[in-house]
Amino acid sequence: MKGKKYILSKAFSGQANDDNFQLVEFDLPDELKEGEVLCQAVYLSVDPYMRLFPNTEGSPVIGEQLAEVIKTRNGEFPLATLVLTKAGWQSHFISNGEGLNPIRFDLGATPISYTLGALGMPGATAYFGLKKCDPKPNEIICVSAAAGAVGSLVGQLAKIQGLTVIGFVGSEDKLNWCKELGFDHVFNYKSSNFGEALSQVAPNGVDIYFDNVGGDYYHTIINKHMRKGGRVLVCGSIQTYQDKDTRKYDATNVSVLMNELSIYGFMCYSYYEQWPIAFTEMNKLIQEGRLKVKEQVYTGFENMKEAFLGLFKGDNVGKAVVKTVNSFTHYP
Ligand SMILES: NC(=O)C1=CN([C@@H]2O[C@H](COP(=O)(O)OP(=O)(O)OC[C@H]3O[C@@H](n4cnc5c(N)ncnc54)[C@H](OP(=O)(O)O)[C@@H]3O)[C@@H](O)[C@H]2O)C=CC1
Ligand SMILES: CCCCCC(=O)/C=C/[C@H]1[C@H](O)CC(=O)[C@@H]1CCCCCCC(=O)O
Repeated sequence: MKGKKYILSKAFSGQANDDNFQLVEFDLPDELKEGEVLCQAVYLSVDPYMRLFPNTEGSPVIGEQLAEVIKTRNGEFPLATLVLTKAGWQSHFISNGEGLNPIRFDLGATPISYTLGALGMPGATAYFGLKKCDPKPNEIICVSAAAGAVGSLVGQLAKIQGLTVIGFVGSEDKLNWCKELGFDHVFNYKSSNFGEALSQVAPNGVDIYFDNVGGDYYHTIINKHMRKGGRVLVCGSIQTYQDKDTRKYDATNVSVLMNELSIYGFMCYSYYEQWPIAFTEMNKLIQEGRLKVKEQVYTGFENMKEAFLGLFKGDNVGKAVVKTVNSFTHYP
């Protein structure tokens, strides 16, 4: 039996493209050793951080996936167990069980793919990132990449908590969706000036800026649009991930994030133990129809590249995931 995986055939420099990736086949052994399991990817996540790490020619592409145990010699992982794991962009892999995480909350009837999105890493980012901003009813929050995996949840959770939400997005479709989600003001930054738009709807500034984009937004909003006592969460900096040379000042944003400096640098894995609490709460909201989730589902392992590159072109509405064709069992 053969598995497939992607390696970085060329280190990223500037805009990522097809040439950065190579799809290679590898042999899987016929027999497992005692304690081993063979897993097959069911859904794989593509996320912006993959543009940054590890970026060494020849290295495997990293990432999280939801995989099914399809062969086992490990009593802890019976056949058909679903596990979340950072196995990277591979269709199959052998594991001794280390790093295989079962779903840690009751998913109920919610689609399993949400464990990579709203009820996975991006969901935890929205939930704990917002919490870190200490939001209070009637405050104003501004969120960039507002129709994305993280941003769409931040806006909705903030609305549920009684805040006024301003979102920035890159298309009219995304704008309309965010309005459907109940955001108070949404602007397409490609057809309007985000600074002017903010001045119009929040002339006295905003209390919270949940920054998913960095770059111009970060500097302009901090310098011109924050209220006294305001909080800025440096969650991401996607506008700068593809820069060939690190911009003189935007390196600051990345340093704030990675070192969790207190303008608040934020890393969702710092809250890992508490994720199940958040997911139980958010899943209830999903099942009650109060938290809406969209996914951009790409089908087939060969579409990993397209799904990933789409993040930087704004192709995705909501969370981008790749569903692999699974010949053993069929998940919704
Ligand atoms: N700190 C942490 O622990 C975590 C941080 N993050 C960060 O959060 C951010 C959002 O991630 P995620 O929700 O997964 O991704 P999204 O689902 O939001 O997808 C990325 C979106 O970013 C927008 N975008 C892409 N390029 C640019 C650009 N040059 N300028 C402005 N917007 C751009 C596009 O939306 P549009 O069409 O609206 O422009 C695109 O759809 C990222 O920066 C990511 O690195 C994510 C997870 C954890
Ligand atoms: C300067 C980088 C900013 C990236 C922001 C972001 O998207 C962070 C995402 C993290 C999320 O918590 C899940 C992760 O694993 C992301 C961080 C990855 C850190 C380095 C991984 C290095 C490696 O495994 O080789």
